[in-house]
Amino acid sequence: MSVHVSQSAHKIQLWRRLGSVQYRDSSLLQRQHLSSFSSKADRNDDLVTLEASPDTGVATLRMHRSPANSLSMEMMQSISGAIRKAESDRKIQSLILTSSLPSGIFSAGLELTELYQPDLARLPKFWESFQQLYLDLYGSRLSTIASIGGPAPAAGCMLSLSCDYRIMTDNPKCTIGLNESQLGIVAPPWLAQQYIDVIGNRNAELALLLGTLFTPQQALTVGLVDELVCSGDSSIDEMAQRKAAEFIRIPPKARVAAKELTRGTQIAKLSGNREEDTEFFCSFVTTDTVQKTLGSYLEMLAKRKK
Ligand SMILES: CCCCCCCCCC/C=C/CC(=O)SCCNC(=O)CCNC(=O)[C@H](O)C(C)(C)COP(=O)(O)OP(=O)(O)OC[C@H]1O[C@@H](n2cnc3c(N)ncnc32)[C@H](O)[C@@H]1OP(=O)(O)O
Repeated sequence: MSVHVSQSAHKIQLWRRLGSVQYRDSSLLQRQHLSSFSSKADRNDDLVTLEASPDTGVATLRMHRSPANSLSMEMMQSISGAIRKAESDRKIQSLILTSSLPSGIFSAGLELTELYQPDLARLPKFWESFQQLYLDLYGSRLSTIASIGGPAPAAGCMLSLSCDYRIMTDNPKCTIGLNESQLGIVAPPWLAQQYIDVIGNRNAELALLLGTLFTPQQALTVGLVDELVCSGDSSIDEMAQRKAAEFIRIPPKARVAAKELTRGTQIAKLSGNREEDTEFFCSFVTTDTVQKTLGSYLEMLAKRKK
């Protein structure tokens, strides 16, 4: 245990050195004019909707944090809360995770304004909410199906990786993957491990290095999604319902035990390492180097839109 801790301390030092100077306050960084990236806290009450159907045993969790379902702290807490609510209803055995945004975007990943020039008091709580969301979704007793009707980069991909089954719209404009390296950051180890588990070591290695965003066809080929639905076909919801019914036919105890077999170790690993993981994240993301790269990435997103 002590060896493990000292190795991690070494890793933190390494990240700090890579970032050259540790970020202390926003004046250390050149403030850039990014007016569309200014929001931080949002209201908890209208970010997701949970629709439970005791007759079918299926609940549908719809995300609708405009414009892109990016994951602010409140958004992650809302999703976690909805998962727990569905789990507390013993009649519910399956959960479909989907977006109800008109754009179809599944989730744009972590809310970038939480990472760029962050509120230092909020940052650890933000990361803990991300860890908690992973633990709640990946470790859920429910069978979980991601119905992905639009782009799912980075933590948006994590949401789908944490489900048991992934159905995606076959539209080449909708891409999915862990693109963190393109932002000058890396996925945390528990997220990288999910990727490795789902698409295999070599595919994950290349994709993590390059920050690959896969088209739906490519995602199907590497096993990142399980099924595709023709673009514009409204049957993605029906397919998700059908899949949910298929999972429900398996006796719940056996289904939950089978899930525990493949996920238990990773869940226990993060559960026992949350503080250290948070400390590492906070010291990494606040380095000057990472902050500058994030600032440029945000500018690129804003310019691309114009
Ligand atoms: C031991 C521990 C070690 C820890 C070490 C780890 C350290 C760091 C880990 C950090 C992990 C990060 C994971 C992440 O999730 S980072 C976020 C990555 N997300 C992205 O790169 C996605 C960026 N967005 C897009 O590519 C596109 O927006 C889209 C999702 C493909 C949609 O494209 P589309 O053309 O339809 O729409 P727009 O681009 O016009 O976007 C619509 C509006 O949404 C805003 N937006 C988009 N993404 C985000 C985001 N992630 N955060 C905040 N806002 C976002 C965009 O600006 C538009 O806003 P506007 O309409 O107001 O202009």
